[in-house]
Amino acid sequence: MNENLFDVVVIGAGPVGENVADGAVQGGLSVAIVESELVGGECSYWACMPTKALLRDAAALRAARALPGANSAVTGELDPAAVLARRDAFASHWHDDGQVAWLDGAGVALFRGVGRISAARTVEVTDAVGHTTVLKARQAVVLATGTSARVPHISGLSDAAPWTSREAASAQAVPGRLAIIGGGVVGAEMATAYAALGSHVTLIARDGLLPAVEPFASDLVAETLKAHGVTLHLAAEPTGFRRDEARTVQLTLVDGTTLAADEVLVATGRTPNTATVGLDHIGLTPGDWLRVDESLRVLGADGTPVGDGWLYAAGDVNRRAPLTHQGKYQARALGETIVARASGALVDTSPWGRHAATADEHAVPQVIFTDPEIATVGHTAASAEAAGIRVRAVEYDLGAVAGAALHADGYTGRAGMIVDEDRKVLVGFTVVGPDVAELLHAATIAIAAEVPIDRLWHAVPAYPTISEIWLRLLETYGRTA
Ligand SMILES: Cc1cc2nc3c(=O)[nH]c(=O)nc-3n(C[C@H](O)[C@H](O)[C@H](O)COP(=O)(O)OP(=O)(O)OC[C@H]3O[C@@H](n4cnc5c(N)ncnc54)[C@H](O)[C@@H]3O)c2cc1C
Ligand SMILES: NC(=O)c1ccc[n+]([C@@H]2O[C@H](COP(=O)([O-])OP(=O)(O)OC[C@H]3O[C@@H](n4cnc5c(N)ncnc54)[C@H](O)[C@@H]3O)[C@@H](O)[C@H]2O)c1
Repeated sequence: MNENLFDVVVIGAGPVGENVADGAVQGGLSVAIVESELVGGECSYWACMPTKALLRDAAALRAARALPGANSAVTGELDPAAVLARRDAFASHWHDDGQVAWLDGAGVALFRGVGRISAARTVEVTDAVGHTTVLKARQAVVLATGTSARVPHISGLSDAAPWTSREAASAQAVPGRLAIIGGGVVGAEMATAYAALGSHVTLIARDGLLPAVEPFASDLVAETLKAHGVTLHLAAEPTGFRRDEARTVQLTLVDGTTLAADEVLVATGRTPNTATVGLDHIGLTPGDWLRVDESLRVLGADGTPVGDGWLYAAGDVNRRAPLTHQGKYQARALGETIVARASGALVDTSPWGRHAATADEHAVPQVIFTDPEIATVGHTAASAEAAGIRVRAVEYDLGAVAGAALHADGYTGRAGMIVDEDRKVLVGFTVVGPDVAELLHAATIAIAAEVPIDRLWHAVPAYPTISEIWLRLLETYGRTA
């Protein structure tokens, strides 16, 4: 057995682990990172990048077809083979040389294998041929092991060889009939992508389509999916699966409906990659999500940091805000926290402090790349009410904004803002419509900076842009003073 001593050992080289490691190295610490699959993690090879590549060509085609002059120049149909080939390139053909080179350049030592905590500040790495290396950490161990698809226990499902998001993101052929279980973000985006690529898609969702977003946004996406030929079963659950001799999957739903598909995508949420990371050695339960304090230290069963606070968790595995950009935000704060603690400097975890990931609680932006796109940050009316905030919600027809009408004929969309009535600041914003993704950051800034609504009147949107929606929403809300 080899033994290696570093200041910091990070388990998991996804976007979050990479950024924690980089931050710690930049602060002068020595860092080892452990990765069992591809450096770059889920996002680079099986999630954000390949799925957005699968969606992009159809979005560009729709944009061209919404303008008469451009439409007349579009003479053919979408080319699925070309879409899949471009997707392959965006997944770096599932090779991580580029990201390994980046780690090298950053001065992070890479250990390939499965990492497991074996004692305080100690990580054992078992490589593909069973060799074990022991890594010791002077300052901190960071778990950034992400999540995997959660496959529910339903009769026949695992024998039916279902797709998870990994197979959907990396498929080399478009199935004729695709059944999708789950109406969350993965289900909605993959229904959009595969319907455009030519599959007959059926989506089965227990709690409706995109239940976490404003109903005006999910309703519009549901209507559009139906217009694209997607069959929606929106209060339904499958009870059984059987892949027959012809390799067709026969599904039965709870109401007795039966349907057939060539592939089944299970998109029913995620489970944390903590089953084999050695949680049992530190008094935690393998397979659980990791609870953390405001500086991302892992909390034990008694609610206090594990040991003397040497163990941290960042990114999807702590479930705070399972999105790449938000995990990287945690990673930046955590890298600086570990560096500060190592030198005895002050750690500022007060709200919006340098070492706190406060935005996780107030201003998490997300773009859902459906047709049309949904962009959302902060609260919905329902989540604000559940959080006990006294709010007023206003909405406006996005198609009535001059910039949107110019952008595409028949532009259809809607936007809404949620105002905290006690503080008179924005706490939520949702917009749905073609090409709305880039509108989102203005709302994120307004929420994170707690800009008073009265001051927003002085942030004048340029004419004629879709951003004029801000003015229309303010006019609908009215002056506060
Ligand atoms: C289909 C899909 C689409 C998505 N699209 C978007 C999007 O458009 N935008 C967005 O912001 N987010 C998106 N997400 C979410 C995004 O992928 C995650 O938030 C992000 O990947 C989390 O990063 P992470 O570093 O925490 O974990 P991961 O990316 O999961 O990385 C964890 C790494 O740890 C490694 N690992 C795990 N256990 C061990 C171990 N014991 N030893 C060694 N290594 C280990 C894994 O192999 C992996 O490389 C999407 C998710 C899915 C499923
Ligand atoms: N564009 C993006 O930002 C993006 C894209 C894809 C994924 N992601 C992230 O990936 C994560 C995972 O997404 P997801 O869609 O897998 O999970 P999710 O939890 O968002 O949605 C899962 C859905 O499946 C439904 N469901 C669960 N069990 C079911 C069953 N037995 N039958 C029918 N329906 C069932 C649930 O009601 C839920 O709505 C999320 O955190 C998401 O934010 C983000």
